[in-house]
Amino acid sequence: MTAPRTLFQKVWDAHVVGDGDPTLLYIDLHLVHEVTSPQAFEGLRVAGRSVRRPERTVATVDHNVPTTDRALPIVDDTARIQIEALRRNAEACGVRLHDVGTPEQGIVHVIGPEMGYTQPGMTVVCGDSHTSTHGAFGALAFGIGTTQVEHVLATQTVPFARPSTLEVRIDGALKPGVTAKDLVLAIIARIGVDGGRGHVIEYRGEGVRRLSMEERMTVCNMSIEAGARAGMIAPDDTTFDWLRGRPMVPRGAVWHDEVERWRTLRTDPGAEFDRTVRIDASAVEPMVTWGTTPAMALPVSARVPEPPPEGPARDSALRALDYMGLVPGTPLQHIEIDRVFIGSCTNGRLGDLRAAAAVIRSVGGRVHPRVRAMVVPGSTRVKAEAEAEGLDRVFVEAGFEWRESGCSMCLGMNPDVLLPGERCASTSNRNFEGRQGRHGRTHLVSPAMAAAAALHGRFTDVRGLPGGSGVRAGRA
Ligand SMILES: CC(C)[C@H](C(=O)O)[C@@H](O)C(=O)O
Ligand code: SF4
Repeated sequence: MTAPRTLFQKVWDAHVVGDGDPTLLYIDLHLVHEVTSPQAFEGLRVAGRSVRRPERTVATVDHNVPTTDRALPIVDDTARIQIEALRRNAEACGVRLHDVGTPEQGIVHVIGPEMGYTQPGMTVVCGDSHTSTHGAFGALAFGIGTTQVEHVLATQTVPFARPSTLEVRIDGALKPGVTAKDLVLAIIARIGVDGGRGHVIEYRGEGVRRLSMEERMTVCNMSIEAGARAGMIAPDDTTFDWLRGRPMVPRGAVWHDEVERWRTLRTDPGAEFDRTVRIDASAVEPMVTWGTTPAMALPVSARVPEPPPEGPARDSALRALDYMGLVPGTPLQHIEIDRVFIGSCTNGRLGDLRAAAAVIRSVGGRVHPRVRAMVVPGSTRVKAEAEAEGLDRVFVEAGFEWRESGCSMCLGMNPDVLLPGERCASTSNRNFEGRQGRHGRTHLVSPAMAAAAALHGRFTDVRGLPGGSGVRAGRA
């Protein structure tokens, strides 16, 4: 009998090419975007090499594409140069590019799954930290640097130091009005931004089985914000139902064979993790970050915390409070906001937009007069699907801007940025200083919480809103 293995171990074992240190892993899917690929393609060209498996390589433009007026030339030089370089490189190397103007364009971590490129048991890499998103399908998916991007382009393999394993066991179910975003913020608040360092997290337990695919992607997406190399969830019927019929997924008899194989991708009873953390999902509340890391997060019912009495944690809390312009003891629900951003690879999927629209429908009214709010679908397909069910109308009639898909204000590498001092309720995943624009202040929240904040002009507990407790954000 073979020894019991974790999900991670099974995917790892199936992809080891050589037994050196670090291990050389075969890569099934290489996703590429405009920011981290130009030097990699250039290196390839200089070395006179070609892309080893162009059919396993997929490119999109997302980080610095404008989200309005896409017919106009791109004004920013860096953005334009990077996008044009990717077009040339994809063309020259025979790599599929989902460009602006096509129905498949979108944020790399949104289109991978929705096109069915991402499948259980695969190794997936991208020159992007939030590649962890794809682990929601039981893939081993991790971000790599530009040098490694070149290595993968040339060889379809990557050297990878073997990580440790961390089991995050989620018991119980989320309460109404509490979402996967709140869950993952609560996990990061608990284990810290270094809590997963050197580890691949496997999310397990009843609380995970009940999550939709979109919710699972939100959780895996933010694994990296806990310092982990990747996050994984074993595939199950929820996964297979979501994947069935997507463009790149096999059909007919092959589909059935694949599903049988994918069902074996689960941690065997008795397999051991290096560490385990347990979370009670039923105790999680809607969360708001008050500081400048995703771990500086509290339930919306809480107050801005007092800094600890001493030590480095005191220094970082004081600095965060100063940057965020917040006074300890202030109820989070008294904090007034200027901007709202609903989108990103964390929360820019159809279920997220549905959850935000559900809040607007049930509360009624319009965006608060002080607030400028925008909704940026995670992909062009999400945009089309949302429009087909009238969500764009809900947003626009309530005074939200309805944009084209891209990373947008998640990172301020395109025209969508905060002005200095502006305070934003954002459904994205990072809140460090300047992330959304110089001196901008970011509070990470769920889509439902962002919509409620837009209407009220300040953070509001969605559980107290009319119909708010029925919001199950991220459900698609
Ligand atoms: C630009 C890219 C390298 C970066 C990442 O790796 O995550 C971006 O996607 C981000 O979210 O900060
Ligand atoms: S949406 Fe944000 S986090 Fe996701 S890939 Fe784009 S910039 Fe990175």
